[in-house]
Amino acid sequence: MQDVWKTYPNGTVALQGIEVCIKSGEFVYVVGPSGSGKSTFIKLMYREETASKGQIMLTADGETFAISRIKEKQIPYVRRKIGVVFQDFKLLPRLTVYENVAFAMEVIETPVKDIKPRVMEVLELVRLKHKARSLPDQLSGGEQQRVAIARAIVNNPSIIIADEPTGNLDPETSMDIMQTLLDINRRGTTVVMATHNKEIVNTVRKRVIAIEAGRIIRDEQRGEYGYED
Ligand SMILES: Nc1ncnc2c1ncn2[C@@H]1O[C@H](COP(=O)(O)OP(=O)(O)OP(=O)(O)O)[C@@H](O)[C@H]1O
Repeated sequence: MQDVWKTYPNGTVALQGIEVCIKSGEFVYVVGPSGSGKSTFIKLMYREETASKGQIMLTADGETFAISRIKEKQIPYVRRKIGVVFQDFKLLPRLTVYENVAFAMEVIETPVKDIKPRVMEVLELVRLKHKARSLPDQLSGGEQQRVAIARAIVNNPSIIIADEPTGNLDPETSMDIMQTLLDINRRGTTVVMATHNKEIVNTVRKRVIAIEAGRIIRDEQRGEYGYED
């Protein structure tokens, strides 16, 4: 991101001159007080929101995209390079675990024969092969989040963006989700995770980018959470 600003239509200035470079294969936490701009930062990365000013570049699979400039019709193509995980999982309630993950491959028109082996592979990676036929409401919160992670990685994205992925989970389950994200990162996927989870940030030391009032106030390799909440 180069000099990235975001002003929402109601005039709220959520980001002010963000300059940051995240390298391929990194694991990065984005921390900061409520309302400081973390979600906005994340949303700009996957073009849920558009920057008001500045440049956001994403390089994935040898192609570089100007995220802030691409046309609407190119957005689905770029989003394939990006897996997104949310605090509230966002699973489709009437579809099974298998179907939730397969759906992400169907929408990008993956050949039918390739779907089943890949879905089973990612369900194995998140340790949920045995729950393939379950519906989301038959799973624990941690299991639901692991399905969401499976769905986010099934199309082999270059980057996983997670907005408070442990926000609805107890401490032990949160650590388990963190381990799953670390596994994915070890396999080469870049991970950017906005979080309020002090315990995780201070235990599993990684790069920490701290945002306050829309500006990066700290960017440390092996950083600390740095807040009391
Ligand atoms: N759609 C929107 N329209 C107007 N203002 C918004 C919108 N979304 C966020 N904001 C404002 O932008 C600022 C940054 O919000 P953002 O959601 O990025 O913060 P955050 O750091 O993710 O907060 P939290 O930790 O509470 O999730 C806040 O002042 C917020 O009220």
